Amino acid sequence: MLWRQLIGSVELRGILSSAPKPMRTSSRTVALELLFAVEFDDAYANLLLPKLLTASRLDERDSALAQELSFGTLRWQLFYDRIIEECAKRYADEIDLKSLIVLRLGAHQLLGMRTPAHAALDETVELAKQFVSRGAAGFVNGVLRRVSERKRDEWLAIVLQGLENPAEKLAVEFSHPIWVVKAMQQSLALDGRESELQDLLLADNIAPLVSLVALPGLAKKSDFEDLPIGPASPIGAQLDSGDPNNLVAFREGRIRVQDQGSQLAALALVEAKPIAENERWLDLCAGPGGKAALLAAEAQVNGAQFICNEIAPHRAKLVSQAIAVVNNKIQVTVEDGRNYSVQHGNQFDRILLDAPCTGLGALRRRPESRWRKTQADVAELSQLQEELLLSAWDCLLPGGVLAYVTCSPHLAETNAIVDWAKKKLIGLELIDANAVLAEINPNLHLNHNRKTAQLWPHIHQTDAMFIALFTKTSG
Ligand SMILES: C[S@@+](CC[C@H](N)C(=O)[O-])C[C@H]1O[C@@H](n2cnc3c(N)ncnc32)[C@H](O)[C@@H]1O
Repeated sequence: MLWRQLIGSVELRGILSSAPKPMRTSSRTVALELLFAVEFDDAYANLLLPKLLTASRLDERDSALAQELSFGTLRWQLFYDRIIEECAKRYADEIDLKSLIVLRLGAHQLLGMRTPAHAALDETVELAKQFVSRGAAGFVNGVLRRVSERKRDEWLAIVLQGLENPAEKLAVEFSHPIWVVKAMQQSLALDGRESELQDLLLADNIAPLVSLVALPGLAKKSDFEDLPIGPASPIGAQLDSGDPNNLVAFREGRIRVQDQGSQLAALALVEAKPIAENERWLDLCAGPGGKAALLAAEAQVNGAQFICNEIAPHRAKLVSQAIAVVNNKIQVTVEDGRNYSVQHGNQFDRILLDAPCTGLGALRRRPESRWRKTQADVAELSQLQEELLLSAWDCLLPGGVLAYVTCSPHLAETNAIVDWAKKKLIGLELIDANAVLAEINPNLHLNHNRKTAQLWPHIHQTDAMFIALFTKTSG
């Protein structure tokens, strides 16, 4: 199967051996290939799908359909599993995994898309026959027929019956792990936004528009000619539809695909205080280089020297590629950021620490990630975040600015790290990140009762980025 070649997969537990004659490549076969790869090979859906689509040669419409089929199925997995359990009269983990994946795909067509029931049933049963077994096809047919007997709302009422715990109800209704629902709730509460929990969970289940950034100093005014600027970043725009590859400026690297929360995070570091002559800037955890490209452009415009670092060699290469169009002389070091201050202590005026995190703020774009992360990851990552922050702090010159950024709103990765830093790091002062962001875009709805900034998909149409800005008052 195509995706195995594409991702150089290892032995696949015989997963596809039962396919007698390959089906014609269609949106559904591509979607199923992706779902199998995510489940059995830990593939990242957002990275593998473009490769599968290129290889499949589906046209634009069918490609969009393949994306909706696969990403929607992944996002709504928990909700569909509860419905499938009702119809199959057994728990999801008692169903053969390949059949379960095909059933989820069928349920999404029946309940999450406007696919006519007969097409959803026939095509999904055929997939089961081809990619699982004849026996599985009979089972899939029986279960999906039952699924098709009720509308989504009716199923929702049924699967919520008997659930007392409000967080569990939301977990099922909006298809998120319960611990993620609780983490989002706590973080929203800090901004007095508890009542927006459902809006946030729903936003996680809606595919974001393609967000673009115009690199300062490189992009021309005409590059965004037909696109309205914003909504969150003054150098961003969104594509309603279509492929950014159709834009010359994109092909030439002047505009890039980048979430606007990420743009704001990089801009906040640049705008936190006036730029002096010959500043030195560092991006400590730069891979794959999205924010590094923007910072490289800003450094170029402002006469600053810029260095990137990344621990993973293959991601360091991506950083080099991302910044090459801006300035191919920028140094990219490959070091453990936790030890960076040993060689580079007291050297930088501005540092971005875009820390490795759970990524719970980017669930819209990474549809499977909510099922992969665990609470144990949070504990491990927050330890790493503290260690990186300690090292970054030692790299910072007195008077310098450090942006601590996560693509997660989980309080253990955000405010708890800031509280730790306030106690631990000598000479640390918080710069009001919301005031800085308001200067960048006065129309952002920010919480000015706090000094750290939390962006939200349902409000800002960005990933849920967290931004804290520190300055060092003494050596
Ligand atoms: C959130 S990502 C950075 C995203 C990047 N700023 C961008 O906008 O494209 C975090 C990066 O930190 C890297 N990383 C993890 N542990 C690290 C360490 N100890 N030192 C340096 N980099 C590390 C990861 O490999 C990952 O590429």
